[in-house]
Amino acid sequence: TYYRHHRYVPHFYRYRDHSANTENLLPEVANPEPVVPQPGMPTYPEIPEVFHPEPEVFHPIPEAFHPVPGVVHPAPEPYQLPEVFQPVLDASSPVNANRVFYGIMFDAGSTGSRIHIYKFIQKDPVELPVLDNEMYHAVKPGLSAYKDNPEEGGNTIRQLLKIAKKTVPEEDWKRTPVVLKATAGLRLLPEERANALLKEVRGVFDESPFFVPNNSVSIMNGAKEGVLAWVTVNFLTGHLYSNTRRTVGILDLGGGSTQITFLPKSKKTVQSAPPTYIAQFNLFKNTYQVYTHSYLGNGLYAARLATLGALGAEGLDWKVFTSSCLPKKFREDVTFGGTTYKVSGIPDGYAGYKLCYYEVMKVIKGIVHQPYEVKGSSVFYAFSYYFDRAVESGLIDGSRGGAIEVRDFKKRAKEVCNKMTKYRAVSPFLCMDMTYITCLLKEGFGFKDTTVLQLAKKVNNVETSWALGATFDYFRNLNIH
Ligand SMILES: Nc1ccn([C@@H]2O[C@H](COP(=O)(O)OP(=O)(O)O)[C@@H](O)[C@H]2O)c(=O)n1
Repeated sequence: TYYRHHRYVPHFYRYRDHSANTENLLPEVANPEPVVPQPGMPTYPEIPEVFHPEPEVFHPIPEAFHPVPGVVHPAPEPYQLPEVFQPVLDASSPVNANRVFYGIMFDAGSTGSRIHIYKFIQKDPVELPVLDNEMYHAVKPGLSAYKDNPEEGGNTIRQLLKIAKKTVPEEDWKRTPVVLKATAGLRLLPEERANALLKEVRGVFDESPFFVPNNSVSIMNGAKEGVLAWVTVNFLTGHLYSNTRRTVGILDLGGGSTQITFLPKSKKTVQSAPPTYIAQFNLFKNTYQVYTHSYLGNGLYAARLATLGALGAEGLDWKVFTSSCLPKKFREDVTFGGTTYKVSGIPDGYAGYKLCYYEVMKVIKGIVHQPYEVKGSSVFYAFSYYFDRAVESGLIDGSRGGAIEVRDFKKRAKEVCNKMTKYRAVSPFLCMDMTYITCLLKEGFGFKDTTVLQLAKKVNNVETSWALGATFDYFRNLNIH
């Protein structure tokens, strides 16, 4: 059970100082798509134009910026949030005096389904709403594990919706939108299987008392997944409110896919990127042009299978897939996306970091594009399996997260692989996973050994996930293209 509950003390000011915009406010778009009203569509507090910060001038990317390879870059700031961001438990919440509205976002991931229930407060009709808190709960496995039994899959969503009924007051149910977005798990399924699952979920939503918008159940495309996670992290870290245009990049390692998104400082990054890797969107009166890509099949679980040569090997249930990344005497059945595979170490062969690196390299080399700029000094927030494996291998503390360098992953991967028996109890896959992460960061994206990664499961008590960005997208329409 993962319950997250926190409260921000809202801090209001009528005339917004551009540089002091440090609250968790619902971002605004410069040119929202006209909303086509649906019959019975609830209305949300109107956000008057006049109280938005002055639009920032979109500075063209400076031509002269060329990160110097080999320079030791200063460690990033610890990202202490300004005081108004600090969650404070407030028993005498002034909620009753305010207009409160909720948004329910389901993340149907390849390894689990999660519900995020966000509560926003509209203190005053002329103020921007504030994100008050998030309720979060997760179940395993993900929807794709029910590809042969969609009804059961629908039941997992029905169970999660019960939490929403307990969290959102009954009088708000009818105007609270419920949205589900599926990621790599469903992208990897044959279309008709994925559609059967989506249809089932839609049925569950329709029988619920919540507001079901058009297209409320869908598979999200990878580019959007990356952009929305970038929005979440930069919103929670306060970067969307500063006028410096300084932002942080994000690295998300899911079970089925992996995303990299950052705001390029160098024109060369944009020019040398495949055109589909550049996304433009409006947010909070700014236009952002980010580098983003989602690699389907390069999530951690899919990469395990690819390393073993088992990805997509349905019908080969007699076959045992082996790898030198696994302990020699290890043998087990593993299930991903509803398919079970027999895997084992190489009993009379070799195991260890070097051989393992060679194996995982095949899953990365020639697949992952190296953005020009990652050799520079950008700060990247890394979460999902980057975070989980850093905790499991002892690189960081699970309750606090922390900043590490790319070479720390490499050093620990070597240690884990060369002492497999010691780490076996943590996970027999730890060597493979750590080696894959090292290889993805270094050989895939091209990060330097000294690049600093800020590992975080939550930022300011809110899950680092695309789900918050997707909720903003729903309320405000980011207009990504
Ligand atoms: N809100 C969330 C969502 C995912 N995750 C983690 O993200 C990882 C896998 O993400 P996923 O199952 O959504 O994978 P994809 O479908 O994106 O490939 C797991 O380690 C989850 O625990 C998280 O920590 N918090």
